[in-house]
Amino acid sequence: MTNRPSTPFLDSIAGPADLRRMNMTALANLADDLRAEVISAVSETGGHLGSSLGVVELTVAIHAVFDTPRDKLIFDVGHQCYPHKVLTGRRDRIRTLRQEGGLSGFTKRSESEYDPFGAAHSSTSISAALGFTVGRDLGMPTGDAIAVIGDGSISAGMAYEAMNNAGSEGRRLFVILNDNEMSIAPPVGAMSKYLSGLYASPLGDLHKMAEGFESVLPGPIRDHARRARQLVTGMQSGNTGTLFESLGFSYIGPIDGHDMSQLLPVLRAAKTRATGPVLIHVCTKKGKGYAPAEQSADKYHGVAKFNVASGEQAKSRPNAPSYTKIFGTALTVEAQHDPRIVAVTAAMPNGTGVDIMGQRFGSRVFDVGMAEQHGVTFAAGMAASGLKPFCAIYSTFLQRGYDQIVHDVALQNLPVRFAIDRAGLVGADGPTHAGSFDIGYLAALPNMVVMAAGDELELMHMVRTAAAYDEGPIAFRYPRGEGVGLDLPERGEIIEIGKGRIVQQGSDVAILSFGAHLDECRKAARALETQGVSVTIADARFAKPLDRALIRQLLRHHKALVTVEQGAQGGFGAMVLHDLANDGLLDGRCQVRTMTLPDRYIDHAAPDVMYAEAGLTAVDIAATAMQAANIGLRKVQSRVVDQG
Ligand SMILES: Cc1ncc(C[n+]2csc(CCOP(=O)(O)OP(=O)(O)O)c2C)c(N)n1
Ligand SMILES: CC(=O)[C@@H](O)[C@H](O)COP(=O)(O)O
Ligand SMILES: [Mg+2]
Repeated sequence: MTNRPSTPFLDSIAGPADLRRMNMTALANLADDLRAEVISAVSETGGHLGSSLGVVELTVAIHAVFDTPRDKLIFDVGHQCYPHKVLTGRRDRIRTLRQEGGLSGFTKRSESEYDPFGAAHSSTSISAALGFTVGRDLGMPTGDAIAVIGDGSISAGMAYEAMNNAGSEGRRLFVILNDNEMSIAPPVGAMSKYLSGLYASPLGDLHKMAEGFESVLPGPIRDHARRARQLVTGMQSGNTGTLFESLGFSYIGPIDGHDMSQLLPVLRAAKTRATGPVLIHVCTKKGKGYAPAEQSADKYHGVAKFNVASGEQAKSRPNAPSYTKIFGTALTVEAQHDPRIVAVTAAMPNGTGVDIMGQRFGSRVFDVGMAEQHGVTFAAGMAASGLKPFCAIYSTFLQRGYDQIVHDVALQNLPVRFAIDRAGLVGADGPTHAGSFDIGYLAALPNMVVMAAGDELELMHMVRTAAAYDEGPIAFRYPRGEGVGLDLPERGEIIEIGKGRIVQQGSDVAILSFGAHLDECRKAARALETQGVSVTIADARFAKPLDRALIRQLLRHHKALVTVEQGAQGGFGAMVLHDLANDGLLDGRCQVRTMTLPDRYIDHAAPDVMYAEAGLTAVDIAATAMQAANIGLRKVQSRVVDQG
C-alpha cells in the first residue's frame, strides 16, 4: 500500500451533513485533505484525475450549502466525481475505482443515494436536473437540482436544448458551469472563446453579477460586484448581458472556483434568492493542486497508476501499436494520396488518432467539439461537396449521432467514412462506454457498408478500402487497445466489398468471426484441434453486404457454423440468420449458433474479464462449436487454459 496522506479534516467528517456545520476555514482545510486523498487514491487506480482535482473546492462548497442527497447534485460526464464519492460515504472504496467489483469511474444511481443520475456521456446533466425540478414542483420528494457541467460539455447541442427549455420553464434550477478552459484537448469552438471573453476583461474576478444577488453578498464582494456589473452593463450598452441571460437564466460570475470565500457566499446567495434558473460561472484549473497534472498538456485528464512524488505514470508495455495509432497512420498515408480526404473528430483528436493526420495536414482535420450529431452531418455536407470525410468517433459516442447517420448520410447515400474506434468492450470505463451496438444500428441501414477489422493488418486494408469507396457510406470498427503484433506494410490493400476470407480450412466445425475476436477464435480452434476436431476459421470482414457465397460454403461443408462478434444481439449473427432463413437454409443439417454480447450490461473490469463475463472466451467458443456439432465435450477447457 502506498503511503497515505494525513487528512485530519477529512477523517473528522462522516458525510455531507457535517460540512454544513463547518466554517469557511475548516471547509478550505477539508478541501486540501480531499485533494490529497484523491491524488493518493488515483495514483493507485488510475482514472480521470485532472477533472476531479479541478472541482475539489466546488464539490465541498456545494455539499456545504445544499442539502444533498435531498437536493440533487448531478455531475455532467461524471468523470470529475471522485471528490464527491469520497465525501459521500465511499472513501473506504475509492481505491477500488474502475476495477472489477469496484466503484464506477462515473456517477451511478445504484452506487449511492448521492448519485441521483448516472453519467459518462456528456451534456445530459441540465436535462436531467430540469427533470428533477419538475418532479419537485409536482410534489415528488426531492429538493433543489444542481447540474455541474464543464466548458467542453456545455458546447454540445443537448446542453442548449436543455437551457432553452429551462429558460422557458422558468423553474428554480442551478447550473454550475465549471470552466477550466479544457476539454480532453484544449477546447474548440465559438462558445469557448465566448466564455473566455466573459472573464478576460480587466474588471477583476467578479465583473459580472446578476442584479439582485449583490444585496445578499457579504460586503467586499457585494460592492466589488455591484461596481463591476455597472461598469460592464454600461460598456455593453444595449446588451442585456450574457448569452445565458438571453436564454432566461440569471447569470452569476465568473467566480474563482478554488476560493471558498467566493464559492460559499455566491452559492448561499443563489440558494437564498433564486426563483428561476441560475447559471453560476465558476473558473477552475484542471489538475489543480498537483504540479505534474497542472504542467501536463492534457492536465492528466485520464491517467494510469502513477508515482505521487514524481507524477510518472506506470507505462503499459504493449507488444504492438494500438489500433488507434494504426488507423491514424493509415489515414495519413491515404490523405497523402488524395487531397479530398478530410477527418472529423468530436473533441477527441488524440483518442481517435486523427491528430496523427493533423500533424501533416492540419487544415484537413476538423475538431467540432463535443458535438457528434453536428460532426456527422458536417461530414455529410463535406461528402456532398465532393470531399472524402473520415468521421472518427468512438462506437459509444457515435450513438449520439445516429439519426444524423440515418437521415443525413445513409438516406442520401453520401460517401461518409465512419472510423469506429473502441468497438466492443472497453474495460475500466465500463458499460457506458462499451461499443456494443454499432453493428446492429449500422447494418440495419440501407446503403451502409459495415466492416470490422480482424486484426491490425485488416484495419489498414479497411482504411484504404474506405478511402477508395465512393458509392455510399461505409463504416469500419476496431477495438480499444493493441493488435496482435503483425508486421505491417507501408499501406494496406483494397479489399473487395462484401468478400470475406478463409483463415484456415477444416471440415468439422466452422467459426465465422466478424472483427477483432478473430484471435480468440484461433485459440478456440487450437483447443478443438487437440481434441481431434477439424476447424475452419473464416473472417467475415463484412456484416453488410454479407459474403453469402462464403456463408453457404461453410454451411454446406460443416456440422456446425458458429458466428462470433464483439457486439450485442441483433448484429452480425442476426444478419447471417436473416440471410440463411430467408433462403430456407436453416434446415438443421448444419447447426448454426450466434455468439454475441449478452442481453445485459457488463460492469467495468479488465477487457478479458469482461469478455469472460460475457461468455465470449475461447473456451466458450469451443464449447459452443462442440455442442452445436453434437461432438462430445472432451477436455476442451483444460487445453485452452493450458495454451493461455
Ligand atoms: C457525448 C460524449 N462525447 C465525448 C465524450 C468524451 N469526453 C469525456 S470528458 C470530455 C471532455 C469534457 O470536457 P469538460 O466538460 O470541459 O470537462 P473537464 O474534463 O474539463 O472537467 C470528453 C470529450 C463523452 N464523455 N461524451
Ligand atoms: C470520460 C470520457 O468519456 C473519456 O475520457 C473516455 O474515458 C476516454 O476513453 P479512452 O480512454 O478509451 O480514450
Ligand atoms: Mg473543461
